[in-house]
Order: sequence, then structure tokens, then C-alpha cells
Amino acid sequence: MSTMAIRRALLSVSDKSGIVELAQALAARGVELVSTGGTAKAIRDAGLPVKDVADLTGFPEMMDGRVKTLHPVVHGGLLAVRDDAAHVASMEEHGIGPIDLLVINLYPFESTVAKGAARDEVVENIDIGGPAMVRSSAKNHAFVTVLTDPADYPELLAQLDADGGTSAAFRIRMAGKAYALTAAYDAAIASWFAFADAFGNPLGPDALKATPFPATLPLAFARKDELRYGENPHQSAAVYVPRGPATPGIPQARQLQGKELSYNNYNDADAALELIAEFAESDPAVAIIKHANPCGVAQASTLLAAYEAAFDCDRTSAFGGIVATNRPLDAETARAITGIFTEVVIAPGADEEAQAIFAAKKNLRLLLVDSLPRANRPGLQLKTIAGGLLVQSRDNGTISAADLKVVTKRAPTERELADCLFAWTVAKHVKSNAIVYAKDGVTAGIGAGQMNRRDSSRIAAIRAAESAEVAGWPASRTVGSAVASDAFFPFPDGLLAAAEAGATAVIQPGGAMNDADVIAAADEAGLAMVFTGMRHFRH
Ligand SMILES: NC(=O)c1ncn([C@@H]2O[C@H](COP(=O)(O)O)[C@@H](O)[C@H]2O)c1NC=O
Repeated sequence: MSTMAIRRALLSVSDKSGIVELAQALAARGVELVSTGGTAKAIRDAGLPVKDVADLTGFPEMMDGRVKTLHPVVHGGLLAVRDDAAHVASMEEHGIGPIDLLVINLYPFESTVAKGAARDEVVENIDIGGPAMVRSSAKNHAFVTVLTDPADYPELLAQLDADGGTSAAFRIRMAGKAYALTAAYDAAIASWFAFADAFGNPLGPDALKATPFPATLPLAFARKDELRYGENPHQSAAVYVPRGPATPGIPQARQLQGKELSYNNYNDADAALELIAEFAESDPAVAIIKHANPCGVAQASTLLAAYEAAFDCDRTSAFGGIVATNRPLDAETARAITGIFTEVVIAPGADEEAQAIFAAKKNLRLLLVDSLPRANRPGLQLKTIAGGLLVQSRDNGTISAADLKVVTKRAPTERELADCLFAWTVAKHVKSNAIVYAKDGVTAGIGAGQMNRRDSSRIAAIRAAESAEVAGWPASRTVGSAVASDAFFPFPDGLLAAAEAGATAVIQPGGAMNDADVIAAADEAGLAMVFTGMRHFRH
């Protein structure tokens, strides 16, 4: 493959940025310009000579632009192998002229979906002729140059000026980029059809039910950033965002200060944001996260009080933690948070004074989100395993007081019930086996990620006792608390460990073979226990 001169170019772009300047530069270099309707108009309006593609094909652009370039004169011009005698003969026979350069970008399908357009408008933004031309010219990269990104226009001109044509290496690179574009574009279209409801698209709720898991999984994500490294320094990492509509999350947050986010920061900050999103509508709330598990969560009448209570739950673990709030940050809360080393703070806003306080901590990463994501939104979770990919719907199950079944002789008091629901909500965001003690809207002790439930229960109680000691409280806050278990207690031992720690109320899914024994043990210990009928495993 050698350097290829550009004599004739076809320009057809939806995103017209830089196109007039490029057309100008090409015309100045003696390139003949051919173009489609809107692009031709922009070029012509700039006073440049341009031929309409309709003049080439002998057909007008028709059917609202659905058919413009889908013609052998265009595709023959892009696909002909220039040094194949038979191809050249066909070109001569049918009056097909070679097209050396295609400058193109596609109908804005993804942004049309993202703005919530109606089905008809989305469908009309599925580009047909554009991808066809991209594929033709990229296939014929031995002779044809295809540009799909305005960012590549300067390099083209530099090549023309340096060598009088494009290099094989450039054409190959642009062809690869072009196929990546059509692949991602088609994946975006396919996922709109497949996951309409999961991604909040406008096909309606029945679309997901009809095809929960399509035979082929189309995913279209664009790389947002390459990260310094992955979970460990010897791992490489990047963060991708959907090419279509995205739930506002950590990748969409505005980072006001601090070093760039690491892989672990993304993971922990996401855990924090998802947890605090559960409290979007409630009193001021704060969650402190370490290694994707909460180490303190609290609700209070002010954000400062909520932070202090969450911090007191486990001051040791809060060091180097990720803090998320459900309210914009104020100065007092900012001052308290910066009292210890904190990696990341996420909030739906921060007033000027708070921002100034954070600014003094150069390494602290401050992320502001426009709004908290909807906790019970639909969506999918993906996890790679050796040889495959596990896909499931998000755990968006929620429980209210009306869903609970009292199974003990004693029903929970109003306060116990509130603490049960609070502890249950937090437990949903704790790695299994999860045990969460809570009192007065504050976590008292959290046991996460143990291989048996009794150990989680004990660890949570130990943490709570240590926290009481550190804070100088007369007793552990597990005394008089409610305890939540993410899955049923298979035996009474885990529940008894909680009773021993002073819990007076229990919330758990129920459904164990031994439920009767567990209920009897709860009655004997004077506990009030409710069943949710819903489990919240999180692995
Ligand atoms: N139908 C066709 O033959 C066709 N050929 C090119 N397009 C697209 O039309 C757009 C440019 O249109 P215009 O120059 O009229 O603004 C480009 O995004 C291009 O990908 C087409 N449009 C849709 O399929």
C-alpha cells in the first residue's frame, strides 16, 4: 500500500463542526468536493464549489433523506479496487468516478435517545446510508481515506502537505476507527431495542419484559478516561460511559478539586452514591464508605449532626474514607469532614464557604452531582467470570412498613420499626453476610463480608463496643438497637449474638427451614422480629 493522492472527496456530516474549514483547505489543494444536502449547503454558503451527490447519482435525495447516497455510483466509487483491471473496466462501463476521501459522521442516534425523544424521532435518527459508506471506504482503505472524527481533519491536511497524499498507516488507523464507530453505533441501536426500559428509553416498560436478556448482548460504551492503574498497581484500568443515556453517577459528576479518581475511588464512590441515593427524600443523611462497604451511616436534623453520628459509628475505619451526603454541603459539615483524612466527598452541591474549606485540602477529591440517582431505577448489573458474563437486573427492591410481617409475640415499637427499616436499607449496601445494628437513625455497628452470619453479628457488636469506648459513651449503641440481617438467620445463634449485644428488634427476610426455632429464640429473648420476605445478598 502506498501514499494515495486525494482528487475527489465526498463530505456528508451531521456534526458540521470544522467542515467548512476542511472543505476550504481541500478545495485549496485542488480536491473536487461532492456532498449531501445540508453539508453541501454549508459548503456552498461559504462560497466554495461543491457538487451535489444527486448530480452524481442522477437521483434526488428522497424519503426525508432516507435515501441519498445509497447508489452504485457512490459505493462503486468508494469500493473499486483501483489496480484491478476488471474493477476499472466496470467503473468505465457504468460511469463511476473514484472517490478518494470520505468525510463523514452519523445521524446523532445516541443523543436523540438521551434527550428522551419519541420513538419516531429516534428511529429517524438511525443512519443507514452513512454507515454503509463508512464500511465501504474502510474496507477499501488500501485506496480510500475515511475520516469519521473532526479531530482527525488536521492530520489529513498535514499528510497532504507533507506527502501529497495519505499514508497507508493513516488510512489503516482511520479505517479501524471507522469500524469501531459503526460497531458502537449499531450496538447503541441494538441496546435501545433490547433494553429500552432498562436504560429508561421510551419504548415502554413492556419492552424489557418481552426481551429481558437478548440472544446477543449489545453494549455500547465509550471510553471516558484511562485510569492510572486498576484495583492494584499491576492492573491497568479505564472507565467507560454509555454512548446512550446514562444515569447520573460518578463518571458524570463534576470534580471540583483533588487528584484524578482512581479505579478504587470510582468503585467506592459509586457504593457511597448508591447508598445515599436511598435517602434522597429523607432528613439530612451521610454515608461513610470504606472498601465499598459503609462503616457509618446516619440521618439527623442537620448534615453536620448526621456526619458526626456516622463518623462516631467507626472512627477508625472512617479514616481515608469516602463520604456521601444527600444534601448540599455547608461550611460546618465541610469543616468536620476535613477534620480527618478523607479521600473523596460526593454531594449534590456545596456552598461557597464549604468549597473554600475543602480547597485547603488539596488531595481531597470533591465531586458534585446534579442530582442523586433514583435508588429503585431499573437497570442491569454485569460481572465477568472465566468464560462468560453474568447479567442480572439491579437490586432495586424496597420495603416499607406495610410489607413487614411481625413474627414474634412482641411487635416492634414505632422507634424500633423506624430503626429496623433504616438498618435494612443500609444492609442492602453491605457485602454479605451483612449485619447492621442501628439506633435512632444511626448505624451502631456494621458486620460485612463474613463467611457466616454469626461472625458478622459478632464483628458488628465488637465494632460498636469499641466505638462506644473511643467516644466515651457509657454503653455500646447496640443496646436498645434494631438489627438487620441481609438474609435469613439459618439458626438462632446469629440472632442470639445480636440479643447478647443488646438489640431489641430484628429485621430479616425469614424463610429459613429453622424459622420456627429462630422465632422461638427471639420470643425467649424478648425480641420483636419482622420478616421482609425479600433478601439483599450483595457479593
Ligand atoms: N440515506 C442515505 O443515503 C444517507 N447518506 C448519508 N447520510 C447521512 O446524512 C448525514 C448528512 O446529511 P446532510 O449533509 O444532509 O446534513 C450524514 O450524517 C450521513 O451519514 C444518509 N442518511 C441516512 O441514512
